[in-house]
Amino acid sequence: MSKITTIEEHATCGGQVGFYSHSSTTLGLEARFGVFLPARALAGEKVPVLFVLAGLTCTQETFLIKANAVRFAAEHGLALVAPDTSPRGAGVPGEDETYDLGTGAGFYLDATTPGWQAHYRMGSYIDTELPQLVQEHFAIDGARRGIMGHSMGGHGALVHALTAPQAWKSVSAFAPICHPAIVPWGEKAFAAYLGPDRKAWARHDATLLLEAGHTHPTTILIDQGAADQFLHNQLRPDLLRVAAGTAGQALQLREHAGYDHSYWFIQSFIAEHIKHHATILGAL
Ligand SMILES: N[C@@H](CCC(=O)N[C@@H](CS)C(=O)NCC(=O)O)C(=O)O
Repeated sequence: MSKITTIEEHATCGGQVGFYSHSSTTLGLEARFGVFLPARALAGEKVPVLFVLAGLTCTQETFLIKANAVRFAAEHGLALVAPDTSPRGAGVPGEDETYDLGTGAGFYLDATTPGWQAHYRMGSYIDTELPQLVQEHFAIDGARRGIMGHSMGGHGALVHALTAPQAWKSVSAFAPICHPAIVPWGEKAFAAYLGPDRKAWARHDATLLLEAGHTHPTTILIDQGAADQFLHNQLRPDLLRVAAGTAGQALQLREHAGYDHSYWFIQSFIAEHIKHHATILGAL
């Protein structure tokens, strides 16, 4: 069994939240993650699990602390797993210079370019290593696994669910980067991590995946604030909506007047996301 180290654990909402570190073989570095376990899991019953991916500048703590998801996951008997948003301390030149590349900005993909490819492998980490690790150590039923995320994490959730719908049984997002290949955040990250050939970017872009015929068998739930400062230049859910329509992908895309990009927005609609996943994953 791979070893994990407990950083802290706290009783909460009848269950327990914990933060852990481990030596990641995929990332080649020490990595941290958070887990919420509902009461049933603490009693040994295997529960469905929702992976929650945070956005730029965040850590494994952000979503669990700020989204108010734990309370609703407890009610539904759902475990939450929160990875970090990038490897830490990879030593790649420039990785700590800007908030939208490198540390805190792993984009949940495997880099292929010299420099980045050795450690920036959050794609395989999310898909393979972390699910196996949490199943080994906690009462988690890996066959009932969903994924959601915010902003860069919303991009990650959509891409992982569309490329491996058999592994990720449910999917939702808050203010996701829907078409990274054509917006500044995505162009910068993809050029660095994947190189200049845009053909290699397509499998990391939810809108392009839908255009190429990838779909998810369930309804994709997306909430978007209409007052989000990144809506028009970075997120572009309008383009995802068109691609979903063409692909025949069921999509519930809700726009909310007055809400911005922050966790205050996420808190306002998180209950419905947790319920969405709990229903599909067969939780309480
Ligand atoms: N710092 C960036 C924005 C970064 C940002 O908004 N990050 C979002 C995710 S994309 C977030 O959740 N930040 C952490 C927080 O709100 O706690 C800027 O000034 O443009």
